[in-house]
Amino acid sequence: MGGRVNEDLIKERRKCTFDIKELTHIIDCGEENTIKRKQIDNYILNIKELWDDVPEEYLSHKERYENAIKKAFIVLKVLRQLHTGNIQITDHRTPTNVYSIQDGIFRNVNPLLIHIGLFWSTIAAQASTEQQAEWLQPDSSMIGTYVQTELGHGSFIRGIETTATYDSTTDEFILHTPRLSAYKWWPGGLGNTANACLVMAQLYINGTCHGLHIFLAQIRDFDTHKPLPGIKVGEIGPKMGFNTADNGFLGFDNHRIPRTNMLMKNVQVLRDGTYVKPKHDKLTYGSMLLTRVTLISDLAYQLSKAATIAVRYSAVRRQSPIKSNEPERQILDFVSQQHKLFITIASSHVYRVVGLWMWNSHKRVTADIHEGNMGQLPELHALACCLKAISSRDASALVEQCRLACGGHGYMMASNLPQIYAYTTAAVTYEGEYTVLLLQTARYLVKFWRLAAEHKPLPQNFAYFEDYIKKNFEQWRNSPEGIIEGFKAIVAGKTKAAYDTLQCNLRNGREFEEAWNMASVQLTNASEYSTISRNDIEALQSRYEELLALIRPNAVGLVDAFDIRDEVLCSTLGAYDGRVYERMMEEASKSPLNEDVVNESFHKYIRPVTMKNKL
Ligand SMILES: CCCCCCCC/C=C\CCCCCCCCCCCC(=O)SCCNC(=O)CCNC(=O)[C@H](O)C(C)(C)COP(=O)(O)OP(=O)(O)OC[C@H]1O[C@@H](n2cnc3c(N)ncnc32)[C@H](O)[C@@H]1OP(=O)(O)O
Ligand SMILES: Cc1cc2nc3c(=O)[nH]c(=O)nc-3n(C[C@H](O)[C@H](O)[C@H](O)COP(=O)(O)OP(=O)(O)OC[C@H]3O[C@@H](n4cnc5c(N)ncnc54)[C@H](O)[C@@H]3O)c2cc1C
Repeated sequence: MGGRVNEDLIKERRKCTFDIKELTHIIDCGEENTIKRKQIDNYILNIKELWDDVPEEYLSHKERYENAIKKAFIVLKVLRQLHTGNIQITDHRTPTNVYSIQDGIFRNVNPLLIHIGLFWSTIAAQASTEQQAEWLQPDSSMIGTYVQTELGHGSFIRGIETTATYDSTTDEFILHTPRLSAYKWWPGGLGNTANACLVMAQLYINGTCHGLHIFLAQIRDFDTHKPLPGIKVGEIGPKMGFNTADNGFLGFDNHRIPRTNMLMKNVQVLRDGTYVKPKHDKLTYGSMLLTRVTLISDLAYQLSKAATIAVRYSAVRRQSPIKSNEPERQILDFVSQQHKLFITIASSHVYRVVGLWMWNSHKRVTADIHEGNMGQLPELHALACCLKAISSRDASALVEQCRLACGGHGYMMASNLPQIYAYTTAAVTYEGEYTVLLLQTARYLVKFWRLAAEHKPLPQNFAYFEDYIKKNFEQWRNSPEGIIEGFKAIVAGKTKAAYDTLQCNLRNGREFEEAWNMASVQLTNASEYSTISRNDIEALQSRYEELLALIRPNAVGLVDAFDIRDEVLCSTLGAYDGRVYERMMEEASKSPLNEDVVNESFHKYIRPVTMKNKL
């Protein structure tokens, strides 16, 4: 859409006091990466077949999927060309930026998300060298998914009921779904798209259960795409979001696969049925760990999208004067509005930085694991659980705050804020539900508190537990170091309270698991344990208001620095040119309800009632 940039946005951009490009380069981890990202954006977003004539929302459930799958295979082709170097625009090593622009292409979810994000990466991490050589061919016919959750079990994965029983006479595993609750339920791309899957099942050899293992199973014929004999597969129906992801169900009726289809990098079943144990029994859960780490950065990106939309809109939108004799003000001038939005910008940066740090930590710990050193795995798992839980919860709350900050127009699908919310809130549940993951972190903290309480040696990372016990915490200081000290005091105090409750429940004769359950609210909720005083809080509050005023002139610059293209933002409210009302009118004109001047339902239903006595 052509036309002039909104005057208020022009003024906002003139006011900006920092170099926007410099911040963009910081966000991209260097100017070189910015250049590469833009090259890929340009290449992919210029593929005409990826763009819709009719907005996605007006399509039926079936049409949405078919439209998404058409685009998914165009994008997959490009990814493969990038991978093999046939498109010479970059030496790009991760699909992250291709991944992020897909939000614009699909306005929803790529049905191949799990194929690319989890199927490939799990094979790469958990299959033996020979298996990888066979399965990770660039021209492979397999379209896969990650099949773990069942109708009856999601969080408690040890309760998974699907079995894989070794038959040494034929050198095969028999995959079986013993009852309805054991049906796989949820995997993305399973409903219609996938012809293969990685399935999590209980391994049985000679009547002994060895726990959960991952198996590669073909489920549809590569040529006809019909389900193989012994496979019952389908799609689970409409959801709050993720409606192009064809999440599916799957049941096995004694479906046989070769023994060599168990992922065998860390654990093996030999021809004679000998079971060779892994070095750590949670290595099978590695894909969940990796996805939790990846999600932190993805959620930071979703926050940057919501902030861009809401801040630009707030600079364009004028509503109410502040003094009654003045013209109406940009809503961005209201301090309460700044509070709603600037926190979203800040949170995006926080989770981006933490996400990157976690990504590098994951790389380091994985390299150690390859060398046989598992020492850092528990800490990484505890951190990934906590950060995935809070980043998803914060992101969905803040995206919703941005939507509300756009008033009624934020409720329009054309603002794209409802879709961003539906996407982020799903992350609170999938890949480890919020409370369940926080309890994993609590379990880790309580272990170290017990050492502290028993005056046993603590690792350096937990020295502050001892400081807390010895009351060595300094008075609150209003500085970054002081804030970190404050957080340490909160963690120590909260862990102590939960631990004390746990001990009290145990003294009262409860068994550990029951005592744990009774303490679980304390284990997940933060309490105010700190040396902060009432005066400190007042000082912090006024400093916060000063900071909002300092950020105000740079608000539009800050979101421009996220450098998200209009085609990716997909928002009438957040486009770079700020032509909000023109875009809203243009989008409304696409509604099928505007196709006829008089809708036929008038003649069928309305007129017979309203004109009844007048005909
Ligand atoms: C255009 C381009 C297209 C696409 C490009 C794509 C590129 C990708 C880029 C970005 C992708 C990002 C976005 C991805 C979006 C993903 C979309 C949706 C995906 C959804 C997929 C799923 O949901 S899969 C299913 C996930 N399910 C879960 O997470 C289940 C949660 N439950 C658990 O994990 C576990 O049961 C539990 C952790 C809660 C408990 O396990 P369990 O009961 O077995 O253990 P215990 O509590 O007894 O603990 C025992 C012991 O083990 C430790 N432990 C547990 N888990 C782990 C682990 N993972 N690693 C290490 N250690 C672990 C635990 O702490 C205990 O330790 P102790 O020492 O004994 O205390
Ligand atoms: C959009 C989407 C995509 C998904 N994609 C996939 C996929 O590709 N592959 C796949 O395998 N799965 C997938 N899933 C499934 C997902 O991983 C599970 O939904 C998730 O792990 C939560 O499990 P659940 O649904 O069984 O919830 P439940 O475990 O039944 O949780 C329900 C409630 O019980 C509480 N609860 C459960 N256990 C405890 C406990 N021990 N202590 C305290 N409270 C507890 C929870 O906090 C929650 O409040 C997807 C889900 C969604 C929503």
